[in-house]
Formats: sequence, structure tokens, C-alpha cells
Amino acid sequence: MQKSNRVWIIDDDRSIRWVLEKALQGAGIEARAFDSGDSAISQLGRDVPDAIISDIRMPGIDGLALLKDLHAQHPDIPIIIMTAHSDLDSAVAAYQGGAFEYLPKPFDVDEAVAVTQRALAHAQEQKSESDGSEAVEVNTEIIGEAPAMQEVFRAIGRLSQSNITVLINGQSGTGKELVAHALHRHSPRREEPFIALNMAAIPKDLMESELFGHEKGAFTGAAAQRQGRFEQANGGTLFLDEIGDMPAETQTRLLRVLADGEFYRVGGHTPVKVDVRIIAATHQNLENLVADGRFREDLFHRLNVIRIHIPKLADRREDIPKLAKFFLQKAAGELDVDTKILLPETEEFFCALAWPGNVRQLENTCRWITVMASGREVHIEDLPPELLHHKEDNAPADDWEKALRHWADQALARGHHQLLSEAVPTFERALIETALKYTAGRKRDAANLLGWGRNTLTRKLKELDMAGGDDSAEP
Ligand SMILES: Nc1ncnc2c1ncn2[C@@H]1O[C@H](COP(=O)(O)OP(=O)(O)OP(=O)(O)O)[C@@H](O)[C@H]1O
Repeated sequence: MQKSNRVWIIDDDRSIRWVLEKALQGAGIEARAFDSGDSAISQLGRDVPDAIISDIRMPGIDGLALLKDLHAQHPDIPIIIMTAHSDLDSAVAAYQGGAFEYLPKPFDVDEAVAVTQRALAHAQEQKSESDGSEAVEVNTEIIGEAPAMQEVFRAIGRLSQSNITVLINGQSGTGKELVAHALHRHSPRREEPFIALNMAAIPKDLMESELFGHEKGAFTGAAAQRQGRFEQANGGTLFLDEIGDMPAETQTRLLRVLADGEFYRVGGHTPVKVDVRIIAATHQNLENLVADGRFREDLFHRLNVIRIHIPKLADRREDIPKLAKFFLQKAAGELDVDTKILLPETEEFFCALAWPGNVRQLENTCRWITVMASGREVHIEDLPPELLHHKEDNAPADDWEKALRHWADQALARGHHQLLSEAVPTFERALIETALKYTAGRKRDAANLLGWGRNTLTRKLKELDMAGGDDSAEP
């Protein structure tokens, strides 16, 4: 059999074509470049490559349409899809259209070569196989351009045809439930129920009945038979949030259900069969809980088949502006008011915050702003007081220089002139006020602290139109 070694590169960007062509040739791969999907398709009648690397956004036929076409005609050619504007849509659509791999731009050239080599090896193995899967319509629902979120999208795309158990790790408010829901929506179970249950929110003694249901009279208050979440989720997905908080005896039962696919309602004697995909999530380190004997190791291994880590918001700050815009639009829609717009300095301030409550805190802040900010444009002073305190408490003392540079950048960008005449009075006023506060209003002492003579301070107070500029008597 002829060795699979010929790759086509399709991209309207000449520099990308060039870089990839050189890198692949350097790795001993025969590469040929096309500047459009149409030119590649017209060549296909005469020649067939072993693998294709294609951009998504191009004039003429775009990468996903090309993927669909090619996949229908040549299901055995692995196609690697690249895109600069990567989002969940394109990742999932690429995989569901039959893409072999999805490469978000900018990519590392070595990684691109490695992926291509894998694709060629795959082509070699599977020359005549086809899977015929069809692209499905999906909506963008998770915002994230940060590399770590791209990993999450890739995982969702890769898992979209499977029923495999997934464990999602991430701090509270990072979007674990959103990702679990996306996994469900892009799975073969999408028409069946998605049931979410937070272990931390259910009283311990109600947990078993919540999960597995109960028979009439199983305990005091069980007036009728009740279905548990497992039964409700039958055929679909059960999302178990904060799985680390599940009590030991429930862990044992859960393990048995996962092994046998059946369980007994509380007080019941007839087994109930279910087909449920489990997605579990936790903000805790389950390995540590296992080491401490607080989580069953066998259950941990059953759940930990595929793990998705969702980074905290502070580790993907580049996504903050887009998320904020999205939440401001959403809040405005819900409240039926105009959408607020963050001024550049407010957005910058947002991007620098710690956001301990992650995306949920950002969403709540945007709601607050939508209700509380007076104007359409949101200034830093319009933000909820706790965020501003946070700024004062956490800004290191020498951050003012950074803030000043930033202010100067912004002012110049907005076309201001004479920056010093704007900045110096503000600077002096701040120092004078602070010194006066420190000396309880005594000008002589304040002047001393500032390194001025008393008369200079009095003159400055006057110039700056500040209280005390009339040189009134003082103690
Ligand atoms: N990347 C994102 N794009 C858009 N919305 C998001 C994103 N991440 C989170 N959200 C929104 O933020 C809120 C919190 O997300 P979610 O409930 O999924 O977090 P969680 O990690 O499950 O939190 P907890 O562990 O506290 O239950 C939700 O309203 C969700 O829709």
C-alpha cells in the first residue's frame, strides 16, 4: 500500500500557508497549498490527498461547508480544521462534520505538525472506512476564547457522540453546569431529560430518596410513591454537582447503580432499570478526598473517565470583556431597558479584578449595574461598592504609577492634549488632602509632611480652589 504522506493546506492567508507548508515539508510531509476551498475542490477530481488542513473563514466556500462536502465524498480523508475565531459552535460543528482535529489559531507550528502526523497515521490505518456522521445545528452558548476554554470546547466536541462519564472540575461559578448542559445538548441523548442536582444543597437524610425515589410509606412523610432523579433522567443525563459532598452511604449506592444499571427505590424491593449518563462536578480535589478516606476510590475511578477542567475567571481574563458585554445585554433584555456600555477604563478595571465568585459574580455585577448605574455609559464609580472597596484594599500602594500610565494612554487615545495640566492638579490635590487628613487639618504640619513651606501650601490650596486657601487661622 502506498504510504499516506500528502497533505493539502487550504487558507486564504498566505503567511499561514507558507508557514505550514515549510513546517510540514521540514517534517518530510509532501504539502500542497490552496488559497481557497473552491480551488482545492476543483483539484479533487484529479488528485486526492491523504489529509487536509483547512481554515474555517475564507472567501468562497468556507471551511465547514468544505468539510461537509469532502466528508461526504471522501470520508476517509482526515481533515484538520483551523480557525482564528474559535468558539463552541465551530469546534462542535467541525467534529460533527467529521473533522479529525480542531486547531484554534494561533497555533504552535510543532503542534500543527504533530496533529498532521497523527492524521496521516490515522489515514494509513483507516483508508477505506467511513462514519458518515452529519453536521448538526448548534447554538453558541458558552463564551470563551482563552486557550483553556478552547480545550473545554474541544472536549465537548470530541465527546459529542459518546455516552462516556465525565468529571468536571472547577471553582464555584466557573460554568460547570453550563458545560455539563452543553455536553448533554451535543450528545445523542439531547432529546431526553437533563437533570441537575447539587449534592451540597440537599439535606443528607433526604439524598437517597431524592436520587432514587421512594415507595409509599418508606418513611414518615412518604405519603405516595415518588420517582427519584435517576428515574427522571432515564435516557438522558444526570448532572451531579458538588459530588465531593455526597455522603459515604450514597456513594456506595451510586457505585452500585453505575455498575449494575439498576437500583431500588427507598423502601422498595423491585429493581428499577435505568439508562443514565452521569456527569459529575466538583470544586474540590477528589484525589485529596480519596486520600483522606472521604470519597470512595472505586467511585472516583468510575467517575473520572474523562476529566474537564474549567479555569477560574482570573485565569482567563481575556474573556472578561466579552462575557461582561454578553451579561449586560442579557440583563438589559430581561429588564427591558437599554444595554449599559462599559467605558474603556471600567472594562480595564473589570479585567484586573480577582473575581473570586468567577463568572457568576461577573454576571451578578452586570445585573447590578444594569439596575443601578445612572447613565448609559458605566464609569468606575458606578460599580457596586464592594468591587470598589476591593480595589482600595487590594491595590498595592505602588499601583498608582501603573494607573497613571494607563490613564495617560487612554487620555492620549481619546485625543487629550496638555496632560500635565490635567494630571498635576489632581495629583497635588490628592497628596494635600491626604496630608491634611493625616494632621487633622493642621496646615503647618501638613506642609512639613509634603516637603513645602507653609506659604506654598496656602498658595496651592488657593490655586486648587481647596478649603483653607483663604489662609484662615488654624491651631
Ligand atoms: N463561559 C460562559 N459563557 C456564558 N455564560 C457563562 C459562562 N460561564 C458561566 N456562565 C454563566 O454563569 C453562571 C454560573 O455558571 P454555572 O452555574 O454553570 O457555574 P458552576 O460552576 O456550575 O457553579 P456552582 O459550582 O456554584 O454550581 C450561569 O448563569 C452561567 O450561565
